[in-house]
Amino acid sequence: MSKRKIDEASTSEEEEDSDVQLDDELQLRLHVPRNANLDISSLNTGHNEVVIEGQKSDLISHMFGKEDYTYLPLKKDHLSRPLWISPENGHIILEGFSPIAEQAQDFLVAISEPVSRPAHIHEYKLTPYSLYAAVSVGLETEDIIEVLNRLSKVPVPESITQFIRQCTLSYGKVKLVLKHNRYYVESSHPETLQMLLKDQIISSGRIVRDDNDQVITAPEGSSALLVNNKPTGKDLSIPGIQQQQQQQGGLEEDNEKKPLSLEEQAKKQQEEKLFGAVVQIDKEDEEDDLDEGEQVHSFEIAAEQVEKLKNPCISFRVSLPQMIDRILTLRSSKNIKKRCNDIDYPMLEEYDFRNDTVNANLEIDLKPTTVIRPYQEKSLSKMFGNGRARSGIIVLPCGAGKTLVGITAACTIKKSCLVLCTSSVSVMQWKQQFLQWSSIKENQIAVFTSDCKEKFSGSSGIVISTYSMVANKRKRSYDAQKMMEFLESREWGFLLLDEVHVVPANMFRTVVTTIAAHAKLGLTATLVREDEKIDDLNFLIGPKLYEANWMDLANKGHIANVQCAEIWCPMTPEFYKEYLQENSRKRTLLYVMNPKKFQACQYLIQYHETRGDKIIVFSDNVYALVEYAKKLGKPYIYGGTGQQERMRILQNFQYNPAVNTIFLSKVGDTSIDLPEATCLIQISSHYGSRRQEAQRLGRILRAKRRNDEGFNAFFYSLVSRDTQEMYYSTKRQQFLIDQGYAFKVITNLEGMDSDPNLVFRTHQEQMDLLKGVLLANEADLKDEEFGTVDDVGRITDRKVAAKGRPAKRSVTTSKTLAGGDNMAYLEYSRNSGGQFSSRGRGQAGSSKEHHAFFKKFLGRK
Ligand SMILES: Nc1ncnc2c1ncn2[C@@H]1O[C@H](COP(=O)(O)OP(=O)(O)OP(=O)(O)O)[C@@H](O)[C@H]1O
Repeated sequence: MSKRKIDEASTSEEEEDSDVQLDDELQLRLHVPRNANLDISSLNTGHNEVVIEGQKSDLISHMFGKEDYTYLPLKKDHLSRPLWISPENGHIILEGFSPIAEQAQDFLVAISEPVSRPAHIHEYKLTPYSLYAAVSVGLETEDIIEVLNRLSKVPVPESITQFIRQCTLSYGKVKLVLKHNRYYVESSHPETLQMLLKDQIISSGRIVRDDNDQVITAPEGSSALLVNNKPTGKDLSIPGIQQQQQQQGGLEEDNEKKPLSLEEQAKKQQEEKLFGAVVQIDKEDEEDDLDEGEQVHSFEIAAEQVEKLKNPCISFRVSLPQMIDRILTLRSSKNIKKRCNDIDYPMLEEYDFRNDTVNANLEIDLKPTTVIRPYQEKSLSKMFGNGRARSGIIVLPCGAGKTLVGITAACTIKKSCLVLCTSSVSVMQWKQQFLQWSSIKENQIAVFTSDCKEKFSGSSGIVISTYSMVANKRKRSYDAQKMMEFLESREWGFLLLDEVHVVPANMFRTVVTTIAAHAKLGLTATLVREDEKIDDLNFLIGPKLYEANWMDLANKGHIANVQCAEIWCPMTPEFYKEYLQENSRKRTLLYVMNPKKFQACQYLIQYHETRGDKIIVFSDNVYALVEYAKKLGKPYIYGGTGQQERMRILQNFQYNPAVNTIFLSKVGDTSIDLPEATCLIQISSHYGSRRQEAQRLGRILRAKRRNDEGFNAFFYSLVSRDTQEMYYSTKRQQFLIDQGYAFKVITNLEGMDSDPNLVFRTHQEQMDLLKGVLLANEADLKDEEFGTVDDVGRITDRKVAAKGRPAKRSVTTSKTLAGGDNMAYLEYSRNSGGQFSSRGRGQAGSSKEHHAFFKKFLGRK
């Protein structure tokens, strides 16, 4: 009988009897003298210790320390409930193997942040932002607590319910809505609006109209409210999608929605039944709710010119009186927004695009042949859940089709749309994808890059540009200036922001404050940054609306299954000796140029080429890139490779069966439209950047063969043993590990040593290589400086260096790596001290990461 069970026995609701008999096993485990007089009342009151009269007999609790949560009794039917919530820090542990895990996961993704989702046990955490996001997609405080309680094995701790209440009390209660071209502050809680109207700044921005719709000055402190009896609706459909379903008879044609076999149907029903039994969601009740609708109260604020964030003076066609009007308008709506933030009632922004009659409609729809996938639909339903467009961020894995999600959103809103991407290559890809998936006419879609400055014809259209073009503060060319005036002088129905995690916050701020857009959607695969800038995104764009699970999409064949491995290459004694003596830059080159790594790279290329794979080798260091590629006789592309040469190499890689491997520098990360590959090898990478690692993995996730029986894509990182590179490698992998990828550590590529074709086999060759490395000049030692700033990597490194916590690995062996025979490998395991945990988790227990509430709570404890 475990200690938890003891507590359960002693604290279950039915059995509040303190006269509990301890059986022999229990006596033994507690080391309690049989005749000892036990006071177990402490178990019921949340104390962790079993107190024995006159002495503290606590031979187990010390093992759990602060983590002894036995004061939370297990529910009787805990086996069918899949989660547990830590009262200390709001982390939620979910049994990934539970029959209702999928449904529970949907709920958890809506209310919390996924921390780690490997195969069997998932970890989430409740944060103020995640709860803000939950409220913004329409979840109510009590519903969140109720469903958590039903899913939880133990009663939801009081600290957590308090936290949820505190975070959701004011969030999401107030919306800023553009309706019929007027701005309204809207809420279904009249008392909240009354409270806001008592605020002088807010009430001074209010507009009150008479019966003839003429503005009369708002009386100071007035609390008269407009009552809008029309339900804001809980129209759960996405307009664009509904249309498409009608056109095509639903989404069933998608390969995931193949008719289910009888067995599968029965299983699904069983799961739904079980979920229903646990969560007790009564569908009929839900429908009742929908029909009933809710009463929405609102008051109008000054915004007749429908002008929010942009600088009213920039526009060149505005007359002086208009400009003054705009300035006043802007000031009041900005003031009100800011004021609401200041008093902890942040306004959610929603765009009632169907009632916007000022901005011209854009003729755009999805093509009848376009079928969006279920997870794409799900993510969009979070954006358009109530028939308006909510601003926020959608997180989908690389290669999962974020572009189509953005395009579908644009087709739903049907207003002018500005798309911002990270590079001019992406700009061209977006344009091509708009033309491929939607009915947009070519003359309605324009691009704005350094090479091309187009405007669309007519009153509405799409412009695709880069962040740097729009946020550029330096002097612009005449054409660029005119184009900026065009962008800034008009109102955009929709601002689509690609790769939002990459953009520095100040650039972002410039963009969102100079472009007037009603709805903003950020897209990303990796919402990871180790600076505070992720938090900025919440308020600059909106909350995270949806985050998909990588493993789920891989299991359903939407992205490829990937085998990840880290190959440990021993340094030769000569290289290692130099490594220990040299400065840090040269050290980097030494561990990248290690002859054993060279050989491993060659061996893997040979191995995968014979399997019919297409291989990309990544090296951030250009010196190494060129040396490797030349020595192994493979084509390579780096920043200095001309456009024609790039195209020639990429075309060959794609279509020529004789060219199966290419070497790429950092340019491959963002600035090249890469053809499909099935195997990726990294020989040098950007320090500890988790984002770069995930992005590179993304290159092979879209492999077309992904649905072939037993198909795997391969992702290798080659690291030189006992060097700093191992440390960075571990750090880089953390994001992917948290998505459920298992990195195998291969210490020995069997058969490699006996391969007579390997390069640098002789001592002399190795010494010549070393000589070359030692003679390399300063420029050769640097990674290629290219493309967007990778602040994730840089900041990671700083923090990592400061912390200096080494990763631990434990050894196991196995014969094959998913078809790769003759390889011996090790596997990572998390050690008990949590040393191999992510930064987030690693610090989870420290007060540093605690929300103010938890700090308070912990302090009290
Ligand atoms: N619903 C769909 N039906 C068919 N193909 C799709 C669908 N959604 C996406 N794809 C295809 O999947 C591939 C990946 O899409 P896309 O480039 O938009 O992914 P992404 O999420 O933007 O990836 P990355 O983050 O790497 O840029 C593309 O070839 C795209 O055409």
